[in-house]
Amino acid sequence: MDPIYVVLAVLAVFLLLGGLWLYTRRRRGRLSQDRGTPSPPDRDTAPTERGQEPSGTSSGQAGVAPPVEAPGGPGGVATVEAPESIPGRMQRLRARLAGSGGFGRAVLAVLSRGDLSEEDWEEIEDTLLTADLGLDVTTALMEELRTQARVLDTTDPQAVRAVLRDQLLTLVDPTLDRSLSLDRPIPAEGFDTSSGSPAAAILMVGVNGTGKTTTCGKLARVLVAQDKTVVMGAADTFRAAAAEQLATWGERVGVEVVRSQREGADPASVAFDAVRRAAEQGSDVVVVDTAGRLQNKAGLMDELGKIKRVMDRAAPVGEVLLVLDATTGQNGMRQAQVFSEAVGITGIVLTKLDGTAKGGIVVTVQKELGVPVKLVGLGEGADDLAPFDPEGFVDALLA
Ligand SMILES: Nc1nc2c(ncn2[C@@H]2O[C@H](COP(=O)(O)OP(=O)(O)OP(=O)(O)O)[C@@H](O)[C@H]2O)c(=O)[nH]1
Repeated sequence: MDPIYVVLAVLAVFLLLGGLWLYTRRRRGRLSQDRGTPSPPDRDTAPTERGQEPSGTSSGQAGVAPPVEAPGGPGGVATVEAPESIPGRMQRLRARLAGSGGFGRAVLAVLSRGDLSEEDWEEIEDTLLTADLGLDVTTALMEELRTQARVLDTTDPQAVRAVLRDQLLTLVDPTLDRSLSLDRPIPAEGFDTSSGSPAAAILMVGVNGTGKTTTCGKLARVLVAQDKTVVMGAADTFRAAAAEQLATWGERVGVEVVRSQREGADPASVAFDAVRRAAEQGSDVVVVDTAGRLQNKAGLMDELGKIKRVMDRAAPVGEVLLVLDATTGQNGMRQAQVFSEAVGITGIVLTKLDGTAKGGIVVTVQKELGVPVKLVGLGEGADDLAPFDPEGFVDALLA
């Protein structure tokens, strides 16, 4: 055979085999895509899509459950929890408050006996005093109840309940403005706004162990659920673990935490860094945690005063929230007075109401300090903080 025909035949066989090989490769690729196996281009685009998810520090959308980049932790991925909605949270808290045994129920039980003896009235008085209503409030309330009992048929449980509910609600005072001041403030003169306008500032104060750090975390979570962007400042530099605790909250909630790496750093400077960071980020709110203990009380008050003054240099601090442990009763009241004189508080956060039947502290603290209870803590859980709702509170006391 002519050698040219041999070469052509060999070439034809090669071409045929090559074509067959290409056909099988393409077919296999299509099949694997149909079965959902990611093809190489899919893998390339995945990180870009993840990068477009809201970052924990800036968007903080309610209901965002998928893992996002851990704020402040380059490369670290934290799972940001989705906070409970405000109505759901309040309903659950109300049920818990009712479950912890309000003093109203005990008073109601005695009042409903009808034809009350002096002993019955004493029992009511004791209950009110034990509930931390204080002597003045208790005396006034007793007088009012005795008057009402004379005109009412106290064996009618509904009528008695209505009278007591009315009295308690008046004491708790539903007319007080309990909203948090979260409007963007007017920058202070001299504050450089070229890199951003200051955020609404919340300063958390109170003695150690009352729940300040926990409340900062829970509050950030509430704000995130309201679509606010938040930065937290760990100005409790007295206790190293406090900054760590706040950083953990930050990761859970998807909020950046500004802290000093140096133990015993100047808390006022950490607070100002947090304020500046929030301005740079264009955040809505900056929440600053402070220490509750120093070598002496005067030192602590000086420090808190300085923190507030330094924060005011960016814009006036909108809220100074005093965190009070509801279980500490009258002792807590004395502490409250000292803080109030040092930093001028704008609202009270009453924590650990779940662990006490002494709800009367709400009335006493408002009366003594002249500022409303704005938030209540009813447990150690992340969603156990809610706006204080006077009607819900009184109903829970009587439930
Ligand atoms: N039962 C209950 N426990 C609470 C509540 N709020 C805070 N706690 C707990 O109280 C303890 C103290 O809370 P922290 O937030 O560390 O208190 P702190 O005021 O920051 O303390 P210092 O940093 O020492 O000043 C923690 O175990 C919290 O879980 C609440 O509403 N109910």
